[in-house]
Amino acid sequence: LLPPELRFAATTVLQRAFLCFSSYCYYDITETDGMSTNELYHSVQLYLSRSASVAATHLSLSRGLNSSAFTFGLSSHDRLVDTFRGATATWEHVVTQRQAQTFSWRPLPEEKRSFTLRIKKKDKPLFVPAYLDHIMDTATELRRRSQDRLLYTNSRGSAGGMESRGFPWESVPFKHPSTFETLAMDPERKQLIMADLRDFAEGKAFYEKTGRAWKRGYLLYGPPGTGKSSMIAAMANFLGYDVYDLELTEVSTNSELRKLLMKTTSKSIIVIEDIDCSINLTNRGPKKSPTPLIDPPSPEDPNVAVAPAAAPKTITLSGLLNFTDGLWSCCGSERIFVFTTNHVEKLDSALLRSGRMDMHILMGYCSFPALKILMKNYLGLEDGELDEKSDLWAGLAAAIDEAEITPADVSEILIKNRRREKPAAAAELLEVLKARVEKRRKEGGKISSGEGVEVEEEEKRALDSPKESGQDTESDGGKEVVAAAAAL
Ligand SMILES: Nc1ncnc2c1ncn2[C@@H]1O[C@H](COP(=O)(O)OP(=O)(O)OP(=O)(O)O)[C@@H](O)[C@H]1O
Repeated sequence: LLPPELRFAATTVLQRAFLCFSSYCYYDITETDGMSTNELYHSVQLYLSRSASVAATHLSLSRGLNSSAFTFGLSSHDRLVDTFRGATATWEHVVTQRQAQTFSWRPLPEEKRSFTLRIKKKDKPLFVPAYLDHIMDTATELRRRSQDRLLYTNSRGSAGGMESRGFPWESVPFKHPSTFETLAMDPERKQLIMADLRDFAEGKAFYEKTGRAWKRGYLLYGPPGTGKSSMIAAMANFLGYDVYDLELTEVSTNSELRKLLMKTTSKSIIVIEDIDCSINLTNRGPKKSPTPLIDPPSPEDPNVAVAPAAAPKTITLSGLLNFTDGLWSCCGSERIFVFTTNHVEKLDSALLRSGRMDMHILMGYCSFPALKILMKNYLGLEDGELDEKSDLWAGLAAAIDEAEITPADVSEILIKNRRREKPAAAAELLEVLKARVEKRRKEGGKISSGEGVEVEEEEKRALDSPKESGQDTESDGGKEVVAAAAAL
């Protein structure tokens, strides 16, 4: 019977009176904030979807573009109780019909959605803003986890050429299936690497406290086909990071390199594969390098007439070191740099010193524990399935080290035999290993890979011990590699 204005005024007065005497306070988080979207609303929605899936009976479901995960949402007037630092927060999802006469420049959804947070007045200092920060952080993490990750690459001249489009990287969904479980490597070494990655990802407070940039460098070295790329994919899948595959030969200047770095996101792995082949990286010192210490003028600089085609390749080792280590390397956080090489002995010690490449990981020939993982991957052979006292098993264990075969070659043999009975497939592998051992003995240490790649015994020794192979004995990096490999 009351006119709407009076009804509104009466409700407001009653609500205020109620709030004055209530021991609770309420926060409304609406979907839109004036004309713009309220990011907090979407973060709360995602945050609550974690517990909504088990607690509520009537749920809305959604799946975003590029996402492989479903998100649960609360239906109208559904409530959910959450706890934060021992205190209780009650959430209610409120959906009301928007009044027809509401005017807006852009079409608004017919429903008006909001979350109402109810907390005890005494808990207010505890919740605001810490609880809201916690919600935002959790939602960001959930969003990242549910979103399919991306593999970025810089194509020819992208840092300059694509600049007009504002983004120097091109991306595709990252779908590499390699994980630490499928990676053929000694389990203890794998555990070490996983623990290191976990420490890094959870180390925000540590890096802040110690004043270190939140980044870490890994050098993967070893012959071709030993799983360096597979390791990078396993790292990315383990941490849920995007991968930036940096093609160094496509970058002309140090400033281009910096631009590329600035356009990478946090929580990413920046990879430079085959770093020894990418560029001459021993041109750091003044004697060796006639390269100017400053970048040449940029072709985009209107004051300098430089033909872009004539721009020399002037990316230097110091440019690369600044990229990983200098001030610019800190323009994002939580980033991992991975360099790979088949020839660690060719790298400048400056690149290897600790702090730049924190962990040196030797990806070596297939060991017996690694072989067991490959047999599980390709033949489905579980531990204890083959008699460990059998000649077959003992033969594999004895031959694998001397055969010096890469996991890639073992994989090929197992793929070819995967439809056979497991003992028959293992016996076939043993035959191949024995033949390789025989051949190696005859050839006096030459190791032939299945794809016709030949790795000299000398070269192999160089990977294990750079000093022995006549590498610059002053190279601290070389010693570190040996020490790190021994530690692993
Ligand atoms: N350690 C490993 N664990 C599991 N699979 C492996 C391993 N090493 C090699 N492979 C298999 O061999 C193939 C080639 O491996 P990968 O590309 O990772 O080697 P790489 O060391 O990066 O080689 P390159 O130096 O030539 O780039 C992969 O498809 C993978 O299936």
